[in-house]
Amino acid sequence: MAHVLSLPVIGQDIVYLLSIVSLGAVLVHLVPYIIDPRGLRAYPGPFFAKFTDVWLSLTVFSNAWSEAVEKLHKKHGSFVRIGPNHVSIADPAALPLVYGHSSGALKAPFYDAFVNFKHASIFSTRSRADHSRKRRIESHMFAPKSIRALEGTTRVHFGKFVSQWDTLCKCVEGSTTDGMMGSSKWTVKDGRVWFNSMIWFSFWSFDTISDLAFGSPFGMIPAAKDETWVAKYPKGGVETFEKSSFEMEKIPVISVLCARVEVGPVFGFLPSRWWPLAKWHPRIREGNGATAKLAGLSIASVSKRLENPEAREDMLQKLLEGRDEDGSPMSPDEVAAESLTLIVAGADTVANTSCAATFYLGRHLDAQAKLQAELDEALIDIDSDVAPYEAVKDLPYLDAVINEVLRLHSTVGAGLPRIVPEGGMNVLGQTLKEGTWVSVPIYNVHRSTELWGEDAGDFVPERWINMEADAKVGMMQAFVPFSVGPRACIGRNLAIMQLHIMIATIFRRYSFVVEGDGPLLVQDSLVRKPKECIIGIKRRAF
Ligand code: HEM
Repeated sequence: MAHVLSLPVIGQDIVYLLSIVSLGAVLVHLVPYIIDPRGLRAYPGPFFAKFTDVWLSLTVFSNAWSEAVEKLHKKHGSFVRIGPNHVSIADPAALPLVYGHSSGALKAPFYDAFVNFKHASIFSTRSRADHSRKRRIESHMFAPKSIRALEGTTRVHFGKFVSQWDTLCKCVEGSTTDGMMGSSKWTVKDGRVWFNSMIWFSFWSFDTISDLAFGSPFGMIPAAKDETWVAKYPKGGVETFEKSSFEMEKIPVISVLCARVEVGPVFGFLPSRWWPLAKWHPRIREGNGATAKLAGLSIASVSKRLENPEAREDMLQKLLEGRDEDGSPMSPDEVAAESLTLIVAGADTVANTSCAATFYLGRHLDAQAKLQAELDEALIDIDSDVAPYEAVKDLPYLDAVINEVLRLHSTVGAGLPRIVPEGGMNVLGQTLKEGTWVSVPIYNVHRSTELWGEDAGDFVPERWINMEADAKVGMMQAFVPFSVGPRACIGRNLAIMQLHIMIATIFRRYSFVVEGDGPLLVQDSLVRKPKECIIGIKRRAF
């Protein structure tokens, strides 16, 4: 104390100020904990999570979201407090209660962090009425019949994809043992060509979805490069799509999207008073900068498409033709928001799942051989480099492989936060009060040993074939890669078609092995994105 008193007056002021700020910060977190307005004190969880959402935000920032929550549930059981006002429930019986049509729980303010335009998108809107309106306009784009009509367009990109991989396979015959194809580094070893498959699945899925949504692909497969032209996002939102009103720039769209996807959930949980501090971190700054770049991507793609009067009936056309109940069309800003969502939600998820499939099948050569035997038989009379969907859509082992990859990898593995509605909610005997955030972590539910057995953490496609009828009911209820209820994935039919064609095509054509024996390292955020997956491939004789 004597030391403080001896400070110059200005120094004392700073000490007092810091003491008051520290006291204030402690009280802001301590008082709600003591008052406990929602009765959450009894739930176990990490110490800091009881006082502040910074704990969850930092967990997400350190790329450990799904796995960290899984560890907590293993330690504490089904109910864990992962924020001062957030309860995670690792029990499949909670899924319909939290996400189902009659749940009444809406998306939590977490989703505000994913709004890129003045308008929220079908994914980020929290309003029930706004969501129903958008879903009504967009649902026919994704109906099974509409999706089947898109197969012809998607086949072009599968064709370009295998043509590039065929070229890579020919490197084995040359005298050079390493090189680059665009930005993809390859090496030759043990009669195979080795490269990172993740970037190739991204090139393919971005080209496909941009072609489906905007009538022209970004052109990443032929260039083997993560690069496309975007508009510089105009301050104040999008009023028009006239190309002449925008300045254009070239960006690595996959990396930009990755940076954005990484910071979105961090801000989704971080209390706003921490935002100015968080923005000093280089990764956060990069992710924030990505928001405007992605918005520019959507604007550029829409304006390019609108310049083409001959364009075929694509998804964008359906968005432009969509009308409210009073007959009004979507504004340019809203169309831009929806088109960007199609790209963000539709490209990365399918690419990540395809990459995970090559990882697991490249590791489990017995499963790969079974799949190849099934594909050889089913495609024996097909004279095409790309498997037709009709020929592969009902193959039992292929279905089992796809389900097992979706289960084990859990492309979206996080607990998607919802808010308990007015009147509260009773979940498995626990009463949660109105306003509490609640989530059911998909990754946990997909790996529960009670449901899936002791080998829940292993890749076993046979579990989908040898299922007992009783066990099947429970397993299907706990299998939710696309979530459930009114906010479940609208693109599921497209994703399933893409995955069937991709996995059938490449596993018929090539033999795969995966480098090393470590696990698949992922950026474990809202989407679980493999960081890289080095594979060695060679052409099969068939
Ligand atoms: C393997 C691939 C995919 C997986 C695992 C997946 C998973 C999911 C999940 C779990 C949700 C719920 C998100 C939440 O509640 O926060 C979701 C929503 C959504 N997905 Fe997918 N998805 C995939 C592919 C696609 C594709 C191909 C598209 C479209 C081109 C798409 C478009 C959307 C949209 C627009 C939403 C928001 C729906 C709404 O709120 O009404 N997804 N997806």
